[in-house]
Amino acid sequence: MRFGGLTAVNKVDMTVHEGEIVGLIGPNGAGKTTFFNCLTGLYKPTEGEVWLAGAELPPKPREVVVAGMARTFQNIRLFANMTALENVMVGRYCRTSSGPLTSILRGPKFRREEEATRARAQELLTFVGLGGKGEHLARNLPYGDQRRLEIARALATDPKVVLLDEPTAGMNPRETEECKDLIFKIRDNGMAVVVIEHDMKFIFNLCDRVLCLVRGELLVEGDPGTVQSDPRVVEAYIGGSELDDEEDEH
Ligand SMILES: Nc1ncnc2c1ncn2[C@@H]1O[C@H](COP(=O)(O)OP(=O)(O)OP(=O)(O)O)[C@@H](O)[C@H]1O
Repeated sequence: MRFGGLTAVNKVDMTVHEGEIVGLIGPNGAGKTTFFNCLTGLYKPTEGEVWLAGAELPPKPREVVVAGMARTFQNIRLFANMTALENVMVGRYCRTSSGPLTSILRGPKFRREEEATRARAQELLTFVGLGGKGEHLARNLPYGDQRRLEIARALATDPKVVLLDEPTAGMNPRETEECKDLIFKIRDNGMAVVVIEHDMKFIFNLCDRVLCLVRGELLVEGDPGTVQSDPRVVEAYIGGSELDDEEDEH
């Protein structure tokens, strides 16, 4: 992905398998979010392809979601003045069939579908631990809850792959631990998960495989132990001290 003279992501090739949790790490500006934006059709990659379950995805966000790839954002993007439940229902609409006319007429088919959407959204709120907060306005939820709500909205699209951009940013240690358990639950439901994170302890305890990007290039890929101890990662990303601290905690 090039922006004028800047190559933000260069020849990064990643495969994610069903039921796998993959971490994407790298220093600020390494190209992690740009990579997500390429995968999800927010950016049209200058070169390269995105494939999901045997089909090439067009660089169009809605079609990517319908094909089965959903995401959350580094800077939370909820509908602030809608309730938590409504936010999740919005995610579900890519799977409902009511067109504009049915919605305006509000006939029996629309009402049945709307009820099913509401029930599924409530189920997903419970799944992420927000079962009792469906009627709260998104903007009034604590930060950690907003991040979980974004995950519920992504899950409402019935994805095969879920991309999480810094899911624990702004979370306290307890919320971070809960977030890890939630990601394991998502994986246990058969989805593949790709996670961008700066919290090394979190990522190395969570992922089956980790990719480290530096200046837009894939520096190292491997299991957490291999990546964690790779001197190039220590050098390029952590600068030594931070990773040593994390290792001390284990
Ligand atoms: N729309 C854009 N136009 C121009 N340059 C961009 C654009 N989006 C990203 N970049 C540049 O691409 C590079 C990679 O940025 P990106 O946000 O993907 O990094 P990141 O690894 O996600 O960083 P962070 O960890 O800080 O979120 C940066 O140099 C950034 O300034």
